[in-house]
Amino acid sequence: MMNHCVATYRLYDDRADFHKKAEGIAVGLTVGSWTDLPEAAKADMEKHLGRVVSVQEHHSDVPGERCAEISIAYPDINFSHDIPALLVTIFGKLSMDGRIKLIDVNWSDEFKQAFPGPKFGVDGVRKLVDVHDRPLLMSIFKSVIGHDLQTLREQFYQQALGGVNLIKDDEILFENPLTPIGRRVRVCMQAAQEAEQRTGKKLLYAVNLTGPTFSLRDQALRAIEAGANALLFNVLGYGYDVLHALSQDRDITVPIAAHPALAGSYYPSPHHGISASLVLGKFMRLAGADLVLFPSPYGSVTMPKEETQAIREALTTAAIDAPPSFPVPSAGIHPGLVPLLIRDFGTDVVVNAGGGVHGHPLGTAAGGRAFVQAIDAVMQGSSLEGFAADHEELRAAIQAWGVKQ
Ligand SMILES: CSCCC(=O)C(=O)COP(=O)(O)O
Repeated sequence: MMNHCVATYRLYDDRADFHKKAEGIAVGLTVGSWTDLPEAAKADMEKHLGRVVSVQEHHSDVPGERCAEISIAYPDINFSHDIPALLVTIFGKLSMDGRIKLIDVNWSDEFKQAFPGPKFGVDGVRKLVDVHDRPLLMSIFKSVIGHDLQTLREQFYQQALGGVNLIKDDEILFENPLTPIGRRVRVCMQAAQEAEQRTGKKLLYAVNLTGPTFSLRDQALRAIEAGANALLFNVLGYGYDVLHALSQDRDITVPIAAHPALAGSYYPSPHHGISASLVLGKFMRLAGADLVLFPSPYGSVTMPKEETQAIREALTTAAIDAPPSFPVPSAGIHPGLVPLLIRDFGTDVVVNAGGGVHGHPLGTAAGGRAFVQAIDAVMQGSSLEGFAADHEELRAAIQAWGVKQ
């Protein structure tokens, strides 16, 4: 029995016969000129030939526009078992050939064997912070460029005092002389210990792994040696294969949070690119991201709710044989959005905020506390407004940003 990976595309064309088009893709992306070969060569090529699995014509929202969803099976023997080879096979040249979007991929068990997925995932991250029954809270460093270590240490300490479970670097903080990664980790982890004595909460610090690809592993190991207990990684700047290499490295013993920077160059068009659920869901989990950030439906940078739900499903579904990755719907999140976040993403979610913590009228630590109180309120079945009556920080946050229904 041959193994295949099946790719599903949405294809737009005003006149074309979609069945013929699908045949053309199945042959064109595998054996090419299969039909013109002599009989003996045809038989040799048979096992490499792509097959059309289905063609379903759909109604398009745009008047006069025709579209179809087509699925093609690609034999595993055609490509090595890595994400670059899979992507180039199923959507290499094809991505440039007219109005076509890659919307789903189902890989074979054989292909999947090379991808154990996240080392920690939801359960592993929960164990590290010792929080098992409620959403986690992450805050983001803000205004970090041009500041020195002492300033960052103080910002870290204030975030930690707010009671967050994770703190992540801003994704635009690269290796720099003022706050080099090793020294940054040391001072921040020292601040984490001091804060833990006051809050009693364990804390992960996801430090940004940056620089040339071939120095990332060394940088990660140095950061871990300095005390880093998590990493942040701009996956799409480097490629999924780099995340895969880092996440499967036995010496990289900490969770990796995947930042979505650049994802908007892939998913938003209905006619081109790759769906959000693949870009920020399936491929991130396959490559081993323990936490994945993506826009929420209601903050500052937004994404349609169905797409955020498709990402959540891809990150967590039991249908994929890998530990689930933590969904982290982000951007413009404030305490007044916590009820919606928990309603739509459940409790296996990380509530993540930068401006919503540091911009709190009573300061950064109060900003963290307002989020903790908002999560407490939802977990106890209270309205935010009711809970805020005797929680000053939440009250101030609601006065500043309101509560979204
Ligand atoms: C588009 S999801 C990435 C969110 C992010 O990295 C970030 O810094 C959000 O900060 P905010 O102040 O909007 O909470």
